[in-house]
Amino acid sequence: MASASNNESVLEEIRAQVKSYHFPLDEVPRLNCHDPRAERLIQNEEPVILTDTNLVASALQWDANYLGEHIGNSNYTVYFSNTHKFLYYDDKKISKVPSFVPPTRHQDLTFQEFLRKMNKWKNGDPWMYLQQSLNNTVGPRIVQDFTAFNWTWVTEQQRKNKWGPLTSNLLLVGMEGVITPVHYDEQQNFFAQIHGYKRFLLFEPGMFPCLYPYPVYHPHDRQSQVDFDNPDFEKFPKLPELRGQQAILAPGDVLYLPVYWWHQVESVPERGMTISVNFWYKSAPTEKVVYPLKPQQKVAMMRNIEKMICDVLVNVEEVGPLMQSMVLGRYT
Ligand SMILES: CCC[C@@H](CC(=O)O)C(=O)C(=O)O
Ligand SMILES: [Zn+2]
Repeated sequence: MASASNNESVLEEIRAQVKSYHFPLDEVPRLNCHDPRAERLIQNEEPVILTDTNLVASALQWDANYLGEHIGNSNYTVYFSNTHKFLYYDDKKISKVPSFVPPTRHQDLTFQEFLRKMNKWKNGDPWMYLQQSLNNTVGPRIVQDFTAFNWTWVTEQQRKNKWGPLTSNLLLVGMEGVITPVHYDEQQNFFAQIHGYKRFLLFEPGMFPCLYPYPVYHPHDRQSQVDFDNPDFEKFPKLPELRGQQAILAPGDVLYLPVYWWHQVESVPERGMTISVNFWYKSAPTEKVVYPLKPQQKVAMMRNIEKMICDVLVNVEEVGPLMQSMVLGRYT
């Protein structure tokens, strides 16, 4: 297990190596999970890098070969992209946008087939990203490692913060350099880094107006329309107001990624393949509405209003014009 100082020097190297963007980035606090400040950040639904959780200590020996040997021979969803970016899309919403062209394709492969493709990958081949919920088809050694996760700690967090049930643990195995572009999720997330290094860009829910998500009916619902590598300041005039935070995760680190927080995730280039497992929890129900509303509550409200209008109008082409006529000259 790398020493703390060794970890810190690698993290410093990576901070100097990673790409900078048009917006400023503060560092997400990195705290021992027993530090009361860490607890306070989680209660306030703010991101924090937690060290010493031992959440996935039993998996720190996972690498490509170990997983290839022990994970079993069931199928895993492997995404392919012609670029290093893997923009998520919802299959079930494609019917609403006939012109939609999926930016990635996916195939079911055994882990061993995935590894074979990885080992013979050459420039010009599609990039690959394995993303699959861990389930009971994994081999006995992986069951043993999974059972040995620090469930006591994470379940105590779930209880203290009144979260709902754990919905899934997604296994993520990415080539170095792959990027999941900026989006938000509707679940609480403890993101555990197991092998390799990942860099998160994080933006609070109140940055919604600067990140221009696709319409709720669109296959790219919850994803930003903004390409950080080629920002269109004409089309997205509030982009200059964007402010974010950065979190670089080393093996063993756990990032608390609060619900509705925007994030872009990169497998740090030239640092090898990455292995991560996330822990997605249903968020706590809103006990009682306290004013002023929190930004994430406003995002949830906007989503509900948009969904209702789409259901009533059916023809999604009418949604924009109707919402415009609601506000233009009356509220704006
Ligand atoms: C499909 C989920 C991917 C993950 C980001 C990443 O590790 O590439 C993420 O966005 C999350 O855990 O919420
Ligand atoms: Zn996400």
